[in-house]
Amino acid sequence: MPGEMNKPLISRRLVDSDGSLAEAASGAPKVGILGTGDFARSLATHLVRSGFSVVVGSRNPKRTVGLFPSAAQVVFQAEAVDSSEVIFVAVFREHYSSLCGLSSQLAGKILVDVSNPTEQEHLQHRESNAEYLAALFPTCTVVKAFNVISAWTLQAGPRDGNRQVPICSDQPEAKRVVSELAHAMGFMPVDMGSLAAAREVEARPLHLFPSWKVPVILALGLFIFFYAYNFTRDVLQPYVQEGKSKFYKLPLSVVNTSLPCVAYVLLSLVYLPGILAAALQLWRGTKYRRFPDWLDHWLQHRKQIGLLSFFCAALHALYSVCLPVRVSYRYDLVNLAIKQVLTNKSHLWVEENVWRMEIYLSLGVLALGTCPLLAVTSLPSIANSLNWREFSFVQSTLGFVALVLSTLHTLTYGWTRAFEESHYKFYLPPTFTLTLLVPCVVILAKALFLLPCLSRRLSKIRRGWEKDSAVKFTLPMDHALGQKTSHL
Ligand SMILES: Cc1cc2nc3c(=O)[nH]c(=O)nc-3n(C[C@H](O)[C@H](O)[C@H](O)COP(=O)(O)OP(=O)(O)OC[C@H]3O[C@@H](n4cnc5c(N)ncnc54)[C@H](O)[C@@H]3O)c2cc1C
Ligand SMILES: NC(=O)C1=CN([C@@H]2O[C@H](COP(=O)(O)OP(=O)(O)OC[C@H]3O[C@@H](n4cnc5c(N)ncnc54)[C@H](OP(=O)(O)O)[C@@H]3O)[C@@H](O)[C@H]2O)C=CC1
Ligand code: HEM
Ligand SMILES: [Cu+2]
Ligand SMILES: [Fe+3]
Repeated sequence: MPGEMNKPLISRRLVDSDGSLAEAASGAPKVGILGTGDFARSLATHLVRSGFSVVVGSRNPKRTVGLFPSAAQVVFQAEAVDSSEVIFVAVFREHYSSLCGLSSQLAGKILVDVSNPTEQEHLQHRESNAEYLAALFPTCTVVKAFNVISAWTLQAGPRDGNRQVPICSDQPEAKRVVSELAHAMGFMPVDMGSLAAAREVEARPLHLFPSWKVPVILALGLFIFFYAYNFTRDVLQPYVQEGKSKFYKLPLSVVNTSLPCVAYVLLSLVYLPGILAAALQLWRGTKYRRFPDWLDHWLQHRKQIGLLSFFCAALHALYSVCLPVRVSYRYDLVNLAIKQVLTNKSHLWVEENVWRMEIYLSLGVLALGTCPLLAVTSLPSIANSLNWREFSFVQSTLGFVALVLSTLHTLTYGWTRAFEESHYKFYLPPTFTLTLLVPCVVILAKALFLLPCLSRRLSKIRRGWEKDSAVKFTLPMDHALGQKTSHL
């Protein structure tokens, strides 16, 4: 076997040093594919487009030859494996054993395992599909690659988000060849190490937004809480105590007094961990100790929490502009007018209320208008075009401005209601009062950290100063001074 490994696996370099395709002259490197399914077809198309000559091995070439680009040869499996050094195994794991008849012809070749197990298979099998393939073909070199690329992406060609191709193999030379192939096809190979990493590479496509699970559960939990709270206050209490049916409020009005609360609390939960992290760094006098796991995890989920907050706030704004469109709103308006006339009251105009509403709506619009700036800089292509300071300015400073504007919006909306008994229903305070707690803690803490004594210490710590690295001198008794520390 070692002799086999001495000769270059593919006689020509596939790409030049700048990653461009080495001229695909007539001697274009030949790549083999076993299988003629969706993945094989897209792969063959893309390989041909990238300048490779492709030979596809099928159990029934006649039936499938029409599905492939004319430049690709579709032949029986045995013939296909004979003429290529690198062979993509584009069949499912359960059909690997059917290829054992080709073992002698496959000896010394590179087999690229592109397979993805289903969730159930992944749990059922101890070893990865790639390791299983390597066990079936010990005289071959198996490389795990391209499994995270869907047949569609292969067909359409790599775009920004999904250009990365995790690659692992026990044989560095084989890994290099497949990495060059990936490069030549316009993908970004990511070396994941030995074949033992194949299990993790195969688990990737099984993830379903892993970093969104906790934030979504948090947002749903908050919505359920606020919806139940508002239902109790706005629908149940009038029904139980005044016999009034306000169930029509359930689909829109109760939603529109719950969603903003979720948006607002989530927004404050984006900036609370930064506060806790800063407080911890101040308390410890160093930044060189890990945060507790829960805080670490929370810091890593700020993006998702922030985007969910923006989503809820945008819905809230949409719902709010729908309020005056509702029939119930118009009935109330007309009934109010009739009541005014019947009671011979002059025109209704409470200056304070007018101002209050103008201001809180305007603040809401400003608060919401700031969020898209943060959301846009969340996009990797935009974030990559900003330097760290710009990113931090938008995310940290503008984000905080959005939080302050939302607080002012909520306070002017709530106005004096928190102090008026009539707004307490079933002894429950108005909903907006519940939402103010966390944001006010964040805003006060941020203001506190702006105090020179704290901000200077915090920036020293963040530049690497440590309290405990101070060398402690105990001065001789005749010096009246207490223990002094000086810092290295
Ligand atoms: C719509 C929306 C989208 C969002 N998108 C993203 C996103 O794409 N990515 C993302 O990360 N967050 C995102 N967020 C969350 C949030 O905006 C950021 O995490 C933001 O950086 C948090 O700012 P902060 O001031 O709380 O904390 P930080 O910015 O973490 O820290 C506060 C300040 O302390 C300093 N600092 C903090 N830690 C250290 C340290 N260890 N060493 C030295 N200096 C330090 C920084 O200079 C910073 O100015 C988003 C939020 C929203 C609402
Ligand atoms: N579809 C996708 O988007 C992606 C697929 N993959 C992986 O690519 C592999 C192929 O997927 P896909 O193309 O969708 O599957 P298909 O079922 O479309 O194709 C599989 C191919 O395997 C061959 N085959 C089928 N049955 C047998 C059998 N009993 N014995 C031997 N060979 C058989 C057939 O080729 P023939 O009859 O010509 O011999 C068939 O075309 C899988 O491992 C999948 O996990 C990875 C990433 C994305
Ligand atoms: C275009 C933007 C916005 C508009 C037009 C708007 C409008 C409104 C309206 C009309 C109300 C009263 C709801 C009702 O009584 O049914 C309200 C309440 C509220 N809004 Fe907004 N808002 C906007 C943005 C925001 C943002 C960005 C936040 C926070 C992230 C927010 C948080 C709140 C809160 C917490 C309440 C109080 C809900 C309650 O206690 O019942 N709003 N807003
Ligand atoms: Cu498995
Ligand atoms: Fe997580």
